[in-house]
Amino acid sequence: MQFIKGHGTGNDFVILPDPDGQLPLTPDLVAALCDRRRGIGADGVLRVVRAQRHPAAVGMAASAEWFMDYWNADGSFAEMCGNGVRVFTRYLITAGLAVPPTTTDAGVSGGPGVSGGTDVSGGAAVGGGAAVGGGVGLPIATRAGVVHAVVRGQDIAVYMRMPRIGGASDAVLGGRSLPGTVVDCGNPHLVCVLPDGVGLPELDLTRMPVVDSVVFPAGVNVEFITEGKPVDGADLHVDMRVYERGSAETMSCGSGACAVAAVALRDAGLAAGVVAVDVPGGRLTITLDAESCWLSGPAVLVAHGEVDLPALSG
Ligand SMILES: N[C@@H](CCC[C@H](N)C(=O)O)C(=O)O
Repeated sequence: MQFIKGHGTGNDFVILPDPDGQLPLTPDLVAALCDRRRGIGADGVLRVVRAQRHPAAVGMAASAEWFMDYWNADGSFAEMCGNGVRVFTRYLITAGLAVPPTTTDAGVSGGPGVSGGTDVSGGAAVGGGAAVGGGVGLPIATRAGVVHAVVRGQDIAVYMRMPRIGGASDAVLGGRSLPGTVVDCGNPHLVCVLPDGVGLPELDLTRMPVVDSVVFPAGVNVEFITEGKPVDGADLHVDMRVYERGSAETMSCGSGACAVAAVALRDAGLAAGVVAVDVPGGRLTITLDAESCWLSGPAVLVAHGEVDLPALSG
């Protein structure tokens, strides 16, 4: 079985090209592939399959040729993976399977967030204000709907679903209760701003924080962040660590960074802005206004090869 390995700010994926949807992918096989000692090692698997050929995506086939069939490292599905979409797009480009527009193409130039600037006037041209993107950019089907990707220099930017801020809920970590905000990005998030005196490096994320299972019946990704501060080149800067549902602590989470940006802007009293989110694996830039959410950052392919399936399961 052919595979490619890639990452976006250290959030790493095994990519499995399967255009016709013929791979017998199972939770056990995904977990074995993602095993960092006995397998290839990754936070998740991205199966590359034509939307037409996958039951979960056939309804989106008129809008998107390709479906990102995302699985967490433990073999569970997730609705959305922002870094996954960016790495998936990098693969499609490299394999010659798609040609997404660059930010210098008509209609995308100066698009919100992609430039990292504050010009959001391209919003209508790029996204049209729809919840999940509106037509310019390479459409990618996900379990949370169709999103759109564009190339910006070395980076890939995705027009994501709008983060929806919900109520309050706590995460308990090492016996300490940390207040957080529920955010829906297609997948569930809980964003906790650390109180004064608690530093990100001291958090023990070797275990899942305890969360309210009534609020999160299907589990949740928990982001811990510093308070947003103004910074050169963006309206706000935050540092973030994340414990992901199905993958444990990862170096980065794109949908999590969008959730974080929404909370940081709200807490700063800003209706819109550019938020630089530093994760252990690098920097993601999120540009958010009332109608659009762009996630931008590097996406890199680092290896390719053949998986020996009998050895993997042996
Ligand atoms: N790292 C991803 C999110 C992957 C899915 C998540 N673990 C979940 O179960 O919702 C990202 O970049 O968004």
